[in-house]
Amino acid sequence: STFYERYHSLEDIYHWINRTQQDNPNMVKAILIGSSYEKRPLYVLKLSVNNRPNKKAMWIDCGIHAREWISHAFCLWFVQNSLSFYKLNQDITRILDNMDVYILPVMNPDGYQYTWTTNRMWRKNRSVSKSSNCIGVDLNRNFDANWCTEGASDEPCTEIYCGAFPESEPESQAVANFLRSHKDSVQFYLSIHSYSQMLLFPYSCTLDEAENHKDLLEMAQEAAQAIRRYYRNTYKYGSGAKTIYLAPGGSDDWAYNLGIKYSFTFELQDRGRYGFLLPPSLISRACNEALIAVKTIALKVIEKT
Ligand SMILES: Nc1ncc(C[C@H](C[SeH])C(=O)O)cc1Cl
Ligand SMILES: [Zn+2]
Ligand SMILES: [Zn+2]
Ligand SMILES: [Zn+2]
Repeated sequence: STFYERYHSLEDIYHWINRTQQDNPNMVKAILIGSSYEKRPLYVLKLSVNNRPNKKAMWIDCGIHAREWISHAFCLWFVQNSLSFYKLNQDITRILDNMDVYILPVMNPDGYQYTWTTNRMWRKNRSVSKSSNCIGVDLNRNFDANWCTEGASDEPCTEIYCGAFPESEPESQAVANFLRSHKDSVQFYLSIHSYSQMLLFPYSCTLDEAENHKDLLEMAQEAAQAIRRYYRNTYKYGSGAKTIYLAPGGSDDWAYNLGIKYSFTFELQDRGRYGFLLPPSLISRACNEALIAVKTIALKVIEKT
C-alpha cells in the first residue's frame, strides 16, 4: 500500500512536510505558527496556486486529539490529493483557484508522539499542571467559547480538562493567534476528529442556534448526501450540542464567534467497531469520504461569497 494508506510517526510527518514543500515550491509553503508545550514545531502548510487580490482561504486542522490517527492521515491525504489533481479534477481546481488552503497536519505533536511511544489512547496535550500530578489539557475545551462550563471539567485528571484559562496551552494559543491574524481572509474553518461519522457545526457550547444555522445545516446535509451517494456510508449531521453532546471551549465554536461563519468539525470513521484504532486498510475509504464532504462544502462557500 502507498505512503498515504499508512499511519506515520511524528518524525515521518515532519519529513513529509519538508519534502512536500521542497517538491512543490510554487504551490506549497511551510509556515511555523508556534510550538507545543514540549517545544515541538507547529507547521501549517499553505497551498496557494495564484496571487489573486483579496483571495479567500480555508483552514483545516488535524490531530488536535492525539489518538484520532485517521485525522492526521486525512490532512496528508488532502494535501496529496490537492497537489495531484489540481488542473485534473474540476472541483479541486475550482477550490484552489478561488481559495488558499492552510493545513495544520499535527496540532498536538506531543500527544501524538506519546500515542506512538507510550499510550495509544492518549487524547490531550502533554502539559504539566501546577496543581496536580495528572498531565494534559483537552485542547478542544481550551478555546474561549463558554470556557469550562458544562461539558468540560476543571479537574486536570479528566479527559476533558479545560486548562487553567482560555488559550492557556501553547498549541491552542498558536492556532487562535494565526486565525485572529487571518480572520479577514479565512471563510471556512474545519477541524478533523474521529470517530463516529458525523459532520458537526456550531454550536456545541450551547443549545442556541447559530445565526446561519440554515446554511450550515444545508451544507452538512449535502456533504452527508454526497458520502452516501458515492460511498454508500452514513454520516449524521447537525449542531454539535444536539448531535453529539453539549461541550464548551471547542475550536469550531471559537472560530465561528471570531467571524468564520462556515465552521465545522468532522468526526471520521468508524462507528465504533475499531474506533480510534481504525486499521490502515480503511484509511483510503475514510479519507475519500471526508474529502468529498470537504469539497462539497468548500464549493458551496465559494458560491456564497
Ligand atoms: N466545539 C466542539 N466541537 C466538536 C466536539 C466533538 C469532539 C469529538 Se472527539 C470533542 O469531543 O472534542 C466538541 C466540541 Cl467542544
Ligand atoms: Zn529525522
Ligand atoms: Zn477529537
Ligand atoms: Zn471524537
